[in-house]
Amino acid sequence: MRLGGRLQAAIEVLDDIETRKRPASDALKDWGLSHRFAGAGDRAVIGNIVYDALRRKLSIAWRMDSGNAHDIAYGALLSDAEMSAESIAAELVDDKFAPAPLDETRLAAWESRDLADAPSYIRADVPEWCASQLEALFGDDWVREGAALAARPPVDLRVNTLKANRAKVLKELVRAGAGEAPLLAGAVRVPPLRALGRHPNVQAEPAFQKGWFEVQDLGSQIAALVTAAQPGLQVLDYCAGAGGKTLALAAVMENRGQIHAFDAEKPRLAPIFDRLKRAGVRNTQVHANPEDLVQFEGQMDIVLTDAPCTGSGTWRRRPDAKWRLSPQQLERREMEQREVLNGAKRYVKPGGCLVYVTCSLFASENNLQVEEFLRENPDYSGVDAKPLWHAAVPDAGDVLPIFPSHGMVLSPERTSTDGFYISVLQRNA
Ligand SMILES: C[S@@+](CC[C@H](N)C(=O)[O-])C[C@H]1O[C@@H](n2cnc3c(N)ncnc32)[C@H](O)[C@@H]1O
Repeated sequence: MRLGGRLQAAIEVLDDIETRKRPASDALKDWGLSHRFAGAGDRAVIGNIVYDALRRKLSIAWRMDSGNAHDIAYGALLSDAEMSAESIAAELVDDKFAPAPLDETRLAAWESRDLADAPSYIRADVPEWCASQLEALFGDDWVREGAALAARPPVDLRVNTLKANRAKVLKELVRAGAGEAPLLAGAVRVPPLRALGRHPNVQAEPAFQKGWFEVQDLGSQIAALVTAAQPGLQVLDYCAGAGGKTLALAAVMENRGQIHAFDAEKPRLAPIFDRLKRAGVRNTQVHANPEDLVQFEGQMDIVLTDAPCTGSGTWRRRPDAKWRLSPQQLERREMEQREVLNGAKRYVKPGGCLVYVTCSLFASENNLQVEEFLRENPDYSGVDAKPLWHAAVPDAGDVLPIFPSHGMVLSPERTSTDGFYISVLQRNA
């Protein structure tokens, strides 16, 4: 397919997402199924245009003075795809599958409008109702933080130290564009795509099949380190899901001590068994039944609660979720977070720690949630987050997360990670 056909496909997918309010991945998959002639390269470019357009939906629409799928898809080519109006026009000449060209008035708007004049939520590319949440966490920096959430993300890999080291993984993945990640001495990063490029499918690599690495954002890797899990400890991963953090904990614990991985939704645990096997993890028991946990009450050195959340910290990777999120969903997530914290606290031993993590950048899911927990649970105290950061990320140099009233906030802008909140609460001895 030439660029015209790919652009037309992206417009159709964007239309489908908008009209049926469905996830981008579903709409792209359906398009692929009904256009089987399209190759992997075509799908990658179509996906890039769709995701770029969704990440910057408001700012592109504002500059174009139009928010329809056709115009924001063109806007995506003009921004993240680094094309000029002339180069797009030249590529579309004689392409019978190309969409209608961009209207002159749209192009004139694009060229004359300055985003600096737009309202702040548009510059931040976030739903207007979310502005106050980001402002509560980031203060005056919130627009920059929002805008950074609208940029293309890298692909981060956690080297599985149970089986490999960074040099070994890099040797295998150098052709895929992998290099050393910032912040963590052991981590690997494939930088964000440029223009109409395509990310390698690192999970198809033999090194992945051998369990040498996992795809895991640097922020998530740091969250596992901030728990201060050590070989020999007893750890409960209370919201283990597919096991991303469980695997990271097992590696820092060098397969010694014991991890109990639990999730209230049994089907979510399904992928964990193969992942544990591939990674060579031997110190983890998986529990799908809450009654299994009774024996651990008051026994755990560390209880990790990687709580359900809006995922606002991962909007770079799932920009469609940004526009589907509603205040009602946020309220539901906050309720679930309270349930998780109150369910998990009973397993912490005196002197042990409850670690609360979200991949959200909303104050009400993060430090405000912790403030409420500490008010209601005087047997817990918040642990100062700064020393925890320095201990977990000793090579961070000047890079610092935000330290709100409790815990720490990682973000694309501050720490070049996804957005994460991590807070350690100690049960009084
Ligand atoms: C953010 S996800 C976990 C991701 C996982 N830790 C990882 O690193 O791959 C949150 C998980 O919390 C689980 N969950 C929600 N409510 C829960 C509860 N009350 N008790 C335990 N788990 C719960 C969800 O089923 C979901 O799998």
